[in-house]
Amino acid sequence: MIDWSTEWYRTLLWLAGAYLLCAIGAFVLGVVLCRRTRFGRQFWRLAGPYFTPRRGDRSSVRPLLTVLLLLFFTVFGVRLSVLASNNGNALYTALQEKDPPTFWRAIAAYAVLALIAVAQAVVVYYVSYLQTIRWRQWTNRQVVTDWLSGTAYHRGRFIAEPVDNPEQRIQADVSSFTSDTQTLVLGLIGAMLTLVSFTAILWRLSGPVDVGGITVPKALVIIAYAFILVATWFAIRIGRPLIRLNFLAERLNASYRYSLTRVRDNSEAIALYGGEGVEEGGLQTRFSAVIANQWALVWRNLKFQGYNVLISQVVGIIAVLVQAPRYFAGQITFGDLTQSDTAFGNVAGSLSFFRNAYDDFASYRATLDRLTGLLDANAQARALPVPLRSGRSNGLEVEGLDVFRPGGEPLVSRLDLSLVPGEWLLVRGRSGSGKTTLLRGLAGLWPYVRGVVSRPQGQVVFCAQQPYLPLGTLRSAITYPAPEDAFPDHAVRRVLADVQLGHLAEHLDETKDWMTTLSPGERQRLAFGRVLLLQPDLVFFDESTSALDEGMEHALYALVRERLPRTSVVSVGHRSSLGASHRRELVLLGQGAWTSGSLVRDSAS
Ligand SMILES: Nc1ncnc2c1ncn2[C@@H]1O[C@H](COP(=O)(O)OP(=O)(O)OP(=O)(O)O)[C@@H](O)[C@H]1O
Repeated sequence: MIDWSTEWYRTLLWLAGAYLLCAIGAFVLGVVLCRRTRFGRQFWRLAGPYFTPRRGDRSSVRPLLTVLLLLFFTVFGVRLSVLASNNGNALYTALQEKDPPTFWRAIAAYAVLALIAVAQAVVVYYVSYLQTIRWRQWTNRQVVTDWLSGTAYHRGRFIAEPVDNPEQRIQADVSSFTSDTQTLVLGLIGAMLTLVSFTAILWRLSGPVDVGGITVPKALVIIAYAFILVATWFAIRIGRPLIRLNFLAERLNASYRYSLTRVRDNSEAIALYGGEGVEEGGLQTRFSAVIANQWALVWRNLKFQGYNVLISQVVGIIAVLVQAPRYFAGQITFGDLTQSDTAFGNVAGSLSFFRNAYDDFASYRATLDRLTGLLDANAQARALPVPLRSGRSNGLEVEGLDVFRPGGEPLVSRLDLSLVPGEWLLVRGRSGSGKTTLLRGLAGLWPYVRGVVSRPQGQVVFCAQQPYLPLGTLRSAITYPAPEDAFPDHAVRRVLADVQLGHLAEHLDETKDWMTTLSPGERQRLAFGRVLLLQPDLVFFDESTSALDEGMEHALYALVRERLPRTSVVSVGHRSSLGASHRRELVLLGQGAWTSGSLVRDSAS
């Protein structure tokens, strides 16, 4: 029977000792792993700044304190199960000895321990989710910011080995990184502590057993470890292919999901071509790969789970089998017998943690690889060449600019150009001569460039042929990339009317997929409205009036010239009517050659 008058004190001492040991052990092991192993360094790269307290920022201590709190609950949980196991021993021994007072005391202790265990489970659940959610928020912010900075999200496609599915890495991997780290680390500490505590109990309960004429001392402990180690070895062999299959499942599902998204995003074009047959074929091929892998998973899991069930059946009886002769010989009590069973189960459970952790750890390392791979790709994308910038410029200055195709063939060679504020340039050339690529180079998006480009300090706006409209209200679409409340309501309405979209004024605060709702011509007019609102110092129009008639094109350009007299404009377009709106032209002749000249006579006409 547990003597509760002294047990609480012993428990406190045990908690203090075990907690200190675990905290110091985890710290030392953590430092060694973070320095010496690849996965440790990857972990620290992702999580280090979150867990390192910063001077003068009291809230930065919170993550570390929460980890220490969770560690305490883990240690506390192990102590609770040890106490429950000892109390169970007393309870069954009291039953055997028909000792009601001891039995009822054990029942009372059971009730108190159960209540504490429930409270502990609820608090641990809350604190661990609190930590996981906060950590996920922080990591998500870091990864998204890194992906967006220096236009890595776009230029990433030009690096030697572009990463696949960045959206999955950000959405799914960040989440599993934070939750798996917690499960693995606390699980490992809990399993080790359980192993030590319950091995001590097994040690106390076990005695010598004769096996084929040989006396095995402390037989239960030796049999427990031998059995579980052999069982674990087989389980690893049977379960190993699951790691690769699970990894493949994620990749194949992501690819299938992406192909479905493509159909949705391009629904109109597919419907107009009547391309459903081809699309369905493609979707079925991808889906078949998902199913083939799923069957492979089912067959492998069938073996793995069948084996696990077999092992747990054996674990459920082995301790009783080994201890029964000693119980019948009166060497141990009934309580000792049942406690042997639960202690054996605990030792087996904590050892099986290492077996499961082996699989979990493999997918955890894959998560670390995917996340740090994304950060590396972002860094490589940012390191790709951009045109050099020289000093300040009021208009646009270009010196010795070379623009190439990815294969190295020149599109524009040694381009020198100077536009003063308010000057307009039209870029012409046959299709594929490099007009759009030149604009990309000037914007710093195209990495195959050399030379010097100076742009104004103020805002520069690029208007593409198919203007991008963000998800949200029509107001946010017209003010993009400025926030939707950046301009007074009357200014937004006036601009809408100016670009002949006055009929949309009443829908300004409606949230819709405006990208698919508006016609291409309306989107192009909206883009002109944006320019009028943002009043940039320099605008690039890349075939921005291709969906409009010549009258509308002329009116929009005239509006820009009238409202923004200090804004420099570079337009790309094929239409001869564009010459009337511009004073200078640059003609790309192919293979790097170009000429430039004046269009003043055209504009006078
Ligand atoms: N991401 C890319 N990867 C490889 N080649 C590219 C890429 N983008 C453009 N190119 C190539 O660069 C060349 C120039 O393309 P660009 O779009 O600049 O031509 P353009 O003069 O604007 O043509 P158009 O008048 O038809 O719009 C083309 O041969 C094109 O195939």
